[in-house]
Amino acid sequence: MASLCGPTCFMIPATNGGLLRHRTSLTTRRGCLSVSGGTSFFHTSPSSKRSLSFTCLSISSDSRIGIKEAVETEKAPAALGPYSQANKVNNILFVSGVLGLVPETGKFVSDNVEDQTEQLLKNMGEILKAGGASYSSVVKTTIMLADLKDFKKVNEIYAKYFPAPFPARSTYQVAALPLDAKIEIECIATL
Ligand SMILES: CC(=[NH2+])C(=O)[O-]
Repeated sequence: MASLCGPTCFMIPATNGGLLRHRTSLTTRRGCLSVSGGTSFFHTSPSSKRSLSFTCLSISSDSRIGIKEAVETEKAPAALGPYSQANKVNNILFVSGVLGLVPETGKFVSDNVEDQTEQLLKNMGEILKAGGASYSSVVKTTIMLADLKDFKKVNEIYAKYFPAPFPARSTYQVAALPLDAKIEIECIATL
């Protein structure tokens, strides 16, 4: 474990201080604080003038990376591998690629790209909600399609979920997707 020094101060809302006490582990790495079981807390820079009541961990760091907090919800499909459904870092939520799996069964809603798109966007909505964000706070998405011929069908469904101004977006046809999915979408939202 690297030594920590410097000016960054990590703050936890007083109301969440009790949550932290129940955590099983609290580890620090150079420029990064990891708390297992992750629930809402955040840090602020020394220049912040917030006047709310906080519990201050007074962790100093020589890095500006900040705290990384994993978001987890049972209302969206569990991660299929070594990744988090989403990670909060500072005021940004990074949502992993989401598939059209039904959370309760872990199976695709159907083989149909329209159904998978609807399901994955609902799943994404749950992850965004769990992370304190929403469709309207998404600033960037990446769509990965098994077949770019599905572009039009996907656009029609996608447009129902994201209000204008739409997120920036990139769309690709890829060689293959996990579990042979028809579509996967990842996103970045502001908090
Ligand atoms: C599905 C997914 N996000 C992954 O990385 O396997």
